[in-house]
Amino acid sequence: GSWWGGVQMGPPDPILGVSEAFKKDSNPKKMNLGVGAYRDDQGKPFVLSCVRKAEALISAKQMDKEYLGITGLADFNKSCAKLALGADSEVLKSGRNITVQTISGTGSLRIGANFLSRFHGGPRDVYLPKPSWGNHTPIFKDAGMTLKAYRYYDPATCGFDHSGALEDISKIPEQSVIMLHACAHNPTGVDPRPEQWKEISDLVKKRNLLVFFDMAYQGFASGDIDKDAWAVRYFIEQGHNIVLSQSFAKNMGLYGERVGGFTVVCNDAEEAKRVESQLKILIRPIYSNPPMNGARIASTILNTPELYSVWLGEVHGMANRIIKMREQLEAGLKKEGSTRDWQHVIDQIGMFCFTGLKPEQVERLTKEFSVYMTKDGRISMAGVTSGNVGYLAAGIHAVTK
Ligand SMILES: Cc1ncc(COP(=O)(O)O)c(CN[C@](O)(C(=O)O)[C@@H](O)C(=O)O)c1O
Repeated sequence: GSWWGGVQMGPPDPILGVSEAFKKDSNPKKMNLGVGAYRDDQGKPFVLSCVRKAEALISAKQMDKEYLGITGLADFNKSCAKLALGADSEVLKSGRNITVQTISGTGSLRIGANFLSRFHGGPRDVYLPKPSWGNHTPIFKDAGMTLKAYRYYDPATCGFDHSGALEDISKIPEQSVIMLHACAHNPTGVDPRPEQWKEISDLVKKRNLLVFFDMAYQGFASGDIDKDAWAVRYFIEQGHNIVLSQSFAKNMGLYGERVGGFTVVCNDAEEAKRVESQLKILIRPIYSNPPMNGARIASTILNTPELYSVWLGEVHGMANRIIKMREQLEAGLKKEGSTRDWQHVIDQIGMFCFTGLKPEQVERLTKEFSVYMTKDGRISMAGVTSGNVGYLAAGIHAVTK
């Protein structure tokens, strides 16, 4: 028989599979609110002008195509860490972080998961918020870690379950790993307020937990780079030696260029050197060294003052368009005569709105209105435009009245 007769047909990815179904739908009014990829108000993918300008600068240099080092483009790594930690970061000044270029955020999370699996001396349990980004689970599971959860989202309020989170975190065994979304929580769009972050930090310190921050949306949530990194910087100031994954997929629109970084905050520069040496040993047999193109684009933007300020304006603009769509969707639902409370559509932040729709309502919205979204009721607000927000409001009202 065949080598692979035993290979079963697996299910489509819960998020990426939505786009596949969307493409097959012939309804001209169809809407893809599945994958978290930004679209402009004409519903078109958006390449930032600072990216195009950086590409022109790079191609003019006629650089070679030699291998990067295992840890990637050094200038990118430095500016990636500086963007997250802040220019005046004590960690950067003392050189006690190690930051390596990764294959976007997913690659960063996976390198991080493999590093924890190999070197973390504590329990193998990684506590994810409930719910979390779907891909977190297989990333850590395939790296040999076990997944646990702490309460995070409150379906009753469509908001943050602060007391539930604190209660669960207070029971997490010491030295376990806790995953925190730095901003724009996926899939709920619900972020702790600063004073709630402070309580979480105190409790995490008391429980002596290892913090894994996932920051895939810096600047894309509020439109402000520093505001979106506030929790990461606060935890570090409070003495947490965190590990951090970053992605430039959304905030620079570098989705397919796969640009990301993985940072370990160590006790001192000597420890950072030891960690770096083991990260290189871990990465070398996986993909040896990362692709240069996307990292050169991101590094050029971050290190060329006029491109950096263009970028700040463009990421602010993307965040603003999403915020406007939230307001128009909530207003549209009111106009449709919905008597439900849709305040959470406005209160939530970042790429996603956790609508609160039940799976059967999601099913109807897809069948009757060709609106595609994930079964958990998450919609990517980036797929909403001033041209289709009214249609979306009518559809949501029809399935929720
Ligand atoms: C919290 C979080 N962390 C990491 C990533 C990884 O992103 P990348 O590897 O492209 O840098 C995503 C992207 N999640 C999605 O936006 C989403 O949830 O739709 C989408 O890109 C995905 O791959 O699922 C994310 O939402």
